[in-house]
Amino acid sequence: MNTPSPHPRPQAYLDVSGIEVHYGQAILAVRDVSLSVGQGQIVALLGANGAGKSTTLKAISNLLGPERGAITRGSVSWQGELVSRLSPSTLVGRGVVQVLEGRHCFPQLTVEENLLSGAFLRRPGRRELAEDLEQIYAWFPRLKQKRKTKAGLTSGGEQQMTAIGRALMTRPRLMLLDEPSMGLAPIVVQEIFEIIRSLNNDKGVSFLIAEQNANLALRYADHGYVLETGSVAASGPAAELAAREDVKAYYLGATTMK
Ligand SMILES: Nc1ncnc2c1ncn2[C@@H]1O[C@H](COP(=O)(O)OP(=O)(O)OP(=O)(O)O)[C@@H](O)[C@H]1O
Repeated sequence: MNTPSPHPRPQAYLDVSGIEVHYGQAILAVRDVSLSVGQGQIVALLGANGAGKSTTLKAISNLLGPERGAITRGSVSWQGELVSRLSPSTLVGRGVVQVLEGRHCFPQLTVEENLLSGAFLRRPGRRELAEDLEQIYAWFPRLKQKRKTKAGLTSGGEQQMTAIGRALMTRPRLMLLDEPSMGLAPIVVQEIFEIIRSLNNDKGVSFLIAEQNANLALRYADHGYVLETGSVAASGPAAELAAREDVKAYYLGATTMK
């Protein structure tokens, strides 16, 4: 009979170890990135344009293939299992989902149809589906008002919420968000980050958030990593990173690097 260990090891969550990523044969986009996300953590992945944030997220969720990208060194493990060979949909089934940059929605489908598409892989029963939808609307009351509107006709903020809501319909344990603030008004961005915080507090969803807006991301994150030309240039608890003079000089306050 298996008796539970009196001292179970803390569960490994996401662990990225020394990954290198190439696009095609020649373009080295990520040189050496190691990072981890603990259970229940919000982690910020910071860096300027082209630093390798999106590539790192796609490497984790196995979305590099269509862009002829591949991990050429290092490894990604999720809950102790090497996952680099799993399909993106299998990984979603294991609880890891990515919201791509640019708030991808199906513009011709209504907000509700977009949300429902997120449940496709799980094939839930009708009742479960209705409950999940109501839960999404509880977090995003704005989406309830727009449930019958074509997503393409809603505001940028509503489209970002729809994209996040659709990903939530997969019932993730870890969400990878790529630049959720991009192109949105500050008030809307704050609304979205407040919802992220609630999802983290109430549902225990962990987040890895790629953001150029370091100031904002570090306000909500537990831990942060700063990427520079494909490598980790700095990392640490969010409050410490936000206080570091070198990080401040480049990423906080000024929007452009020297
Ligand atoms: N599909 C692709 N094919 C070839 N090179 C790419 C591709 N996607 C990104 N790159 C290159 O890889 C490097 C890292 O880009 P990446 O998009 O990961 O950076 P980022 O930090 O997310 O920047 P941004 O905030 O602009 O999206 C850049 O030099 C970029 O030009």
